[in-house]
Amino acid sequence: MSQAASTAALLVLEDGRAFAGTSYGSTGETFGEAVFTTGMTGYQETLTDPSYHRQIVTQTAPHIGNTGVNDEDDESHRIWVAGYVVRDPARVPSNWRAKRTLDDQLKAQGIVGISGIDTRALTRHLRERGAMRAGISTEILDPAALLAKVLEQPPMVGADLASEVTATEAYVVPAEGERRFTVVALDLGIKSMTPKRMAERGIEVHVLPATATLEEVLAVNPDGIFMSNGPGDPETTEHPTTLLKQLLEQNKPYFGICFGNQVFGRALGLGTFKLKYGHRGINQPVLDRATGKVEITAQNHGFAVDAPIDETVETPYGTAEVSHVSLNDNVVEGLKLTGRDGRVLAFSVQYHPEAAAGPHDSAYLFDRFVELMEGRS
Ligand SMILES: NC(=O)CC[C@H](N)C(=O)O
Repeated sequence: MSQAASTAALLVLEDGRAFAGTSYGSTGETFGEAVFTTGMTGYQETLTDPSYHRQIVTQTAPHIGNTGVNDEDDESHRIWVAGYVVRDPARVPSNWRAKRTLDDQLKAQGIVGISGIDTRALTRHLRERGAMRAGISTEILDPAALLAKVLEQPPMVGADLASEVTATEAYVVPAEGERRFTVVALDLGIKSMTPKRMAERGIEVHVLPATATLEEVLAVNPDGIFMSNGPGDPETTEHPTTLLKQLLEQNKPYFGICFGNQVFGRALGLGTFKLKYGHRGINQPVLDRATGKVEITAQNHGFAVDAPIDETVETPYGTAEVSHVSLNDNVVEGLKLTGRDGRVLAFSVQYHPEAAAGPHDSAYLFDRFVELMEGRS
């Protein structure tokens, strides 16, 4: 593999902090919210997770690209990150499944990145100052000039992005083996592992665009409703929230992941807020408050539900409570709704039971969804 001549690149944060490095992936310029993820593995899944749309992602793991890119692990049909920051890209990838290098994949999809910068210093800066707007350029190498452009970019707060990543046409992921249940999954930025984990349990998954109407959802005659992960500020999710309220009113069992947890919170009348620098990685500890068990989870969120941890909340659909909390910072990591008939009707988690790469401690939640539908069919 020939070593291309290195091109200079510059990363500038909205508070003026600048890092000079080397171009990685495409040349050009890009803007987004600078965030960091601590996953030591799974970069291919990270890059193709639609929840990272409009974010410049820094990998804290220093060596990225070691296993190249394969044809199996993408979480969607393209790379979504707005930009990519890596300390030391692999020069020679090695894996039996690898089809191409990560550098080539980034180039093929026009993703602008930067390498050779001190990602520890960048991460510590983001932890202290919070996630913020940023830009990467191989064209503007003057920090003040690039900063001026960064300051013109829209912030993540108030960003309504689900419509930019959702499927435009409905599609069906068939159940593996015998079909036991039919679920409507509202695609707010769904990752391909999610319908797969449901299909493995005998669920036929009808993935519908984020704009699907109540009539379109009910036309599928679903046993349960699912809402996915996705990018942007949960306060902008007017349509999914209204839709979920209508479905809860009809006693439809519900399971939500990440953005789907935030939409659920909003449907229950709770607020959401932006975390300082979010949770992104694959070793985040979460307490299941019902069992006292600790799960190691994969996470990727910048916002959280604002709910009283030790109190229940009365809602028009029943009684809601916080089911899971983060052991790092007490952030709400799960919600549960007991319906008016005294049985669980709906639940959601802020983290990723479908995680790949990542720990599988919380895969039981898909079984819990099956049990919920069994109990109500
Ligand atoms: N992965 C997700 O669904 C993220 C949800 C939301 N965009 C957040 O950052 O909190």
